[in-house]
Amino acid sequence: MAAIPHILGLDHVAIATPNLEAGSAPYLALGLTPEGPDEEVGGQGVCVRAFVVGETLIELLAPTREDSPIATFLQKRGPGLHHTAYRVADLDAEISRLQALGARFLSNSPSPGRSGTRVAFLHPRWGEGTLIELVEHPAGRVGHG
Ligand SMILES: CC[C@@H](C(=O)O)C(=O)SCCNC(=O)CCNC(=O)[C@H](O)C(C)(C)COP(=O)(O)OP(=O)(O)OC[C@H]1O[C@@H](n2cnc3c(N)ncnc32)[C@H](O)[C@@H]1OP(=O)(O)O
Ligand SMILES: [Co+2]
Repeated sequence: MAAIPHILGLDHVAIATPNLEAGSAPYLALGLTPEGPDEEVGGQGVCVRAFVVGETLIELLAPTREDSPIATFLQKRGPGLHHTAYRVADLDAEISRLQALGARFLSNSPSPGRSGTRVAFLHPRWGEGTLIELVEHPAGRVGHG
């Protein structure tokens, strides 16, 4: 039996923006379509608009409160690339596996993400200058939508 790969695919690329309407302009001009209605993820203090690109998404993230990670990022760095997110089958198993390799997660337990997902973030210093997210979709859901 073939081994299950650790990473199933590139789930999304996230862009921080102060404003979803202004931030959408380049992606609409490229001809991309939002996957569904905007979604607020309260635990992260963000509102998300997701554009479909083949098997992955471009997620625009706008802060909904001043102490959200996106508000802090915008203050320090301005709008732009915020993180890349990789899809995994079993998030708890991946956290344990990577921690055993010395990986530095921002939290020991997953958080709720967009669309019923569970997510966990690796520190940007561990990511050699990029913030990396792991995403587990609800059981049985294979693609976006
Ligand atoms: C939509 C919901 C969900 C989904 O379903 O996909 C999401 O994606 S939510 C996305 C928003 N949530 C998060 O990002 C949660 C995790 N993030 C955090 O906890 C913080 O943002 C952070 C990563 C700990 C950074 O916070 P900060 O206050 O800037 O901490 P530090 O000052 O300690 O920063 C350390 C170091 O890292 C640099 N940095 C910060 N953010 C990024 C980034 N996005 N990409 C690359 N580098 C980043 C920061 O500038 C510091 O650099 P140095 O000063 O050079 O050490
Ligand atoms: Co994300």
